[in-house]
Amino acid sequence: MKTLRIATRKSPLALWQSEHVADRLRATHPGLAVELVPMSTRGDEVLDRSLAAIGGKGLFLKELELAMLRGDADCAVHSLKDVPMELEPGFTLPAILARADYADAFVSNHFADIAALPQGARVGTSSLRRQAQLRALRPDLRLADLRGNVNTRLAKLDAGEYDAIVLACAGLQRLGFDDRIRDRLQAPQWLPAPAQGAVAIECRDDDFTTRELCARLDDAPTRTCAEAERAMNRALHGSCHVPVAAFARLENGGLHLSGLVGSAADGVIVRAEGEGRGDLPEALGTEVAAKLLAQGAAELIAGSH
Ligand SMILES: NCc1[nH]cc(CCC(=O)O)c1CC(=O)O
Repeated sequence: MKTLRIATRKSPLALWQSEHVADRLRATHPGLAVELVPMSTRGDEVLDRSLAAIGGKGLFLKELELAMLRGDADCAVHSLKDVPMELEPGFTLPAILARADYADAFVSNHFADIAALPQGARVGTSSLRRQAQLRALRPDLRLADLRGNVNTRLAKLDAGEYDAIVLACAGLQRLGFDDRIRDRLQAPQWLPAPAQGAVAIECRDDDFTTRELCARLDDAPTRTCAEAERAMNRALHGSCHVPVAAFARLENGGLHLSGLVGSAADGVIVRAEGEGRGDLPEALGTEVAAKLLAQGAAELIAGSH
């Protein structure tokens, strides 16, 4: 292979992640040329309607997958939490990179944490998962939609549109905004999106050259945890625009998974946990999903659409 071409979205975070993968590939395979192919996706262009209304988060992948099918790119780099639970047939994830900070961040110019927010404070987030957890802690808050890339969201906070916003720590850290993190919202009390903080490479199933080159960047513990979290999410519904949160960790060879499903409308939350074998992450994900379903998770998810 002369040059490995990485299809990427054009947001600052997507470009950072793709540059990071390119650097890692160059370091791992001396002599390999790697270049980015930045592309617009429908998910980036349509900002006036909700993601769910225009077909869900898979929209961010579609154009990149078409580029790989046309032969204009060899692979694509994604935040794994934005990758649908069922990959498009014909595609695979040859590498899931070591997870960065998994936690959500509380970001505010005036308040130190959620508890410090005044009665009725305005908090920006379009994530149903974040809204449900905020409602559960503070039913008095006024939750407001907040879309756009990380830089846009920070600009809206600074313009005074919100008292606080919630973002992923990983995205803030990658873009050099560590100092904006006022509080890390940590497990097991506050749970992230399944696979939050992990970057994945996608390529065609039948492209063995690319699969082999990328597989060297795979981090087995991160893949195990992400598989448990994603299996839980898959067993619950299949989409990613629902109030579902999950966090897995490996401890002494065992795998631990915490999950929750909530309602953004009224802050009702059900939680479940499980312990399983590190070599059977999907079984653990399915088991924790079954515990959530037994507590009414399906009704909460159905009520969120
Ligand atoms: N939904 C957008 C998105 N996808 C991945 C990240 C952050 C990086 C990561 O979680 O890996 C973000 C921004 C955010 O949620 O604040």
